[in-house]
Amino acid sequence: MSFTTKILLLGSGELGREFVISAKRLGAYVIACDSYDHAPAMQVADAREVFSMLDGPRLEEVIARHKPDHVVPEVEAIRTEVLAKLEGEGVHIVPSAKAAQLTMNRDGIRDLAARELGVRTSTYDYAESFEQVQAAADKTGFPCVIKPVMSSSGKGQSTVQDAAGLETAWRYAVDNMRGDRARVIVEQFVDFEYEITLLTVAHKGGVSFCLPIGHRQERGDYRESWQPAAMSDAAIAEAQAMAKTVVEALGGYGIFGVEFFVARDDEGRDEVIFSELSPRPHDTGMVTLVSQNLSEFDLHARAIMGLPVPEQIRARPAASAVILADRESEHVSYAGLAEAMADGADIRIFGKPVTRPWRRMGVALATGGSTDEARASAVAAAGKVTLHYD
Ligand SMILES: Nc1ncnc2c1ncn2[C@@H]1O[C@H](COP(=O)(O)OP(=O)(O)OP(=O)(O)O)[C@@H](O)[C@H]1O
Ligand SMILES: NCC(=O)N[C@@H]1O[C@H](COP(=O)([O-])[O-])[C@@H](O)[C@H]1O
Ligand SMILES: [Mg+2]
Repeated sequence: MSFTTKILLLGSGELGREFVISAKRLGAYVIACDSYDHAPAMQVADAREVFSMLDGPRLEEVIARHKPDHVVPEVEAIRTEVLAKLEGEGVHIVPSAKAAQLTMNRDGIRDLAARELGVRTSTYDYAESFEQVQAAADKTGFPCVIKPVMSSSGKGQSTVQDAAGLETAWRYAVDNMRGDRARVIVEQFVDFEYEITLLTVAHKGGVSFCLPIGHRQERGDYRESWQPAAMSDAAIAEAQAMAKTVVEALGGYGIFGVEFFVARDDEGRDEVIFSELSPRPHDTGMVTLVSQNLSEFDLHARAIMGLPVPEQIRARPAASAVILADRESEHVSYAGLAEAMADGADIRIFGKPVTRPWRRMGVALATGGSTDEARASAVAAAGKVTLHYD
């Protein structure tokens, strides 16, 4: 066998799949892991392993058996204590075991940013019982947002308008959390003007930034994203400085999706508020598949492999819009691809073997003369793809 490097990917969803394609273009051998078989990244990888990455001994055994040059986390359901131990024994964890550990749970990254690094965030507190939820909401006021500390893509998240809604939100968070720790974050609701993802690449030559990506979320999950997001130079500079501070504190090389809210203060000035970050490609960053000459997946692969990353990463106006399932099924097929592509948009179907209500099954990508044009085009294309369940 001949390859440039060996990568073990922990998580094999749509983001992992594009990463595998980028890494394989650079000659990597990739083993894709996830808790279910035929996951999107497994379909394009050299080898696969199906097991729960929350199972510490299993995770350790798989890493020991494959002896990868790089272990690349892709999801937020990994026993990260194992990664920390293995890093101590010389295994390269991307971007670093500290980053994987602190971002696996919301409390780790939030405390690092707000308490240790002094980065501006919304007011928040944690709770492990309904009584603690009430105490935390006294601190944040209403509306507030309640989320399990271990979850992603909006799972278990709800916005609470008044004290009467707290118990339902607490139960919903506990019932929909990942992992085994009943702990939630209660956050002040930020009445933002817009929100962005700032893709930040830490690499051998320093730190580079992509142009900000705007996005629209529903039920805590992304529906549309576009790049470049209209944002003042001052707000971009502030977001970049905050991103650099947090990313450097986490350490290691790779791409980070740093999420910010931009609100207006009482004097009408932009106020940039750090929300959270992923130490890996970000779902809203799928737009870079068509906006940038190097996508977020290419940049991640380059940074990990110690290859050059440009200082300036340009982008043409582009947008993405998601294609979601609406029910449970093990037999899904797709129609309307030709219609969706007729006006120049592109479609990615992830090939997930099973559907669930709201599960992301594909994405439409489009460019345009402006981001508004690209958004309209991506949304129209996504709407033409239909899922058939039988
Ligand atoms: N405090 C808040 N105030 C206002 N809106 C919020 C707040 N927290 C979250 N949201 C909204 O919910 C979305 C999802 O929240 P968040 O990013 O914390 O969840 P997530 O489950 O980690 O999502 P993902 O994994 O997709 O990034 C945000 O992008 C934002 O639109
Ligand atoms: N916001 C995080 C995110 O978008 N993660 C992406 O979704 C996959 C899980 O999808 P699934 O829940 O449909 O299996 C993950 O594997 C990753 O690619
Ligand atoms: Mg988020």
